[in-house]
Amino acid sequence: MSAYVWSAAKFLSRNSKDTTQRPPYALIILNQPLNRRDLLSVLWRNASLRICADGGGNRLYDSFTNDPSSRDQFIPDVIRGDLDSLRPEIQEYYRERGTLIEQLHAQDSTDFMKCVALVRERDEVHKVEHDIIALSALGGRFDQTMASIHMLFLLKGESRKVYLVSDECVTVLLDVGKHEIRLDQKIEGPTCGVVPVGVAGATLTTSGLRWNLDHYYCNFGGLISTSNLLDSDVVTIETDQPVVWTVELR
Ligand SMILES: Nc1ncnc2c1ncn2[C@@H]1O[C@H](COP(=O)(O)OP(=O)(O)OP(=O)(O)O)[C@@H](O)[C@H]1O
Ligand SMILES: Cc1ncc(C[n+]2csc(CCO)c2C)c(N)n1
Repeated sequence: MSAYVWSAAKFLSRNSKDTTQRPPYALIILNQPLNRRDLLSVLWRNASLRICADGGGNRLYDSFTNDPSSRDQFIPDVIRGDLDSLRPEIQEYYRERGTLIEQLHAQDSTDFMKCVALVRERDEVHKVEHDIIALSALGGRFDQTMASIHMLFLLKGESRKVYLVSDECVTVLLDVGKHEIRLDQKIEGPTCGVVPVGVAGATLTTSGLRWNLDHYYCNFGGLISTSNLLDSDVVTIETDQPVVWTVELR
C-alpha cells in the first residue's frame, strides 16, 4: 500500500527551490488575527486563488496598519460570506481594486464553508483540484475551531489536501491508511501531536517521533499523543481511523 504524502513545508518554505513541486492551492483567510506577516507573505505569493471569508477581509486590511503602502499588493480575488463582519469601508476598498464581493445568506453553513464551496465551484469549471490552505482556522472561539476540524472531515473524501495554518501550527486530517509526512525542521517543530478527534479512537503505528506508537489504540480517556517531538524529517503514521496531525511552526 503506497503512503499518502504530506508536505506543508512545500508551501511554507521561503526558498523557491523547495516549492517548485508545489501543487496549486487556494488560500482562504479567516476572521482571526493575522499576526505573522512572514506566513501571510509566503502563502499569498504562491497561491493560485486568494479568498477572504467575510471578516477575514478586515483581518487582511488591518494587518497593514503599520505598513499601508504594502496593502495594495495583497488584493484578494474574492471576499465571500454573509458579510455581517466585513466593514463597509474595507468592502469598498477591495471592491475598487477588483475584488469580487459575494454575499451569501445560508444559515447552515459557516463563511469558511462558503469559501470552500467557491474553490469547489471554480475547480469544477477549470477541471483542476486545488489544495486548500486556511489561514488562522484554529484558536479563538472553540465552536469555530471545531467547525474548522469538521471542515477537514467534510473534505476527507476528496483527493485535495487541506492544511489549517495558524501562527503556532499546521494541522491536517490523516484519513485511514498510511501517511508519510515530509518536514522541514527549519520551519516546523519541535512539538507535534496525533489526536483521534471525531472518532471513538484509532489504532496507530508511527515512526520518526520521539514517542512512537506500535499498533497502539489511542482515545480520549485513554492515551492521546500530544507534546510529542519530531525526531526525523520524515514521520510515518498508519491509522485505522481518521486522526488529526498537528505540528508546531517555528
Ligand atoms: N472567533 C473566531 N474564532 C475562530 N474562528 C473564527 C472566529 N470568527 C470567525 N472565525 C472563522 O472565520 C470565518 C469568517 O468569520 P466571520 O467574519 O464571518 O465571523 P462569523 O460571522 O462569526 O462566522 P460564521 O458566520 O461563519 O459563523 C468563520 O467562518 C470562521 O471559520
Ligand atoms: C444545528 C444547527 N446549529 C446551528 C446552526 C446555526 N448556524 C450554523 S452555520 C450558521 C451560519 C453562520 O454564518 C448558522 C447561523 C444551524 N443552522 N444548525
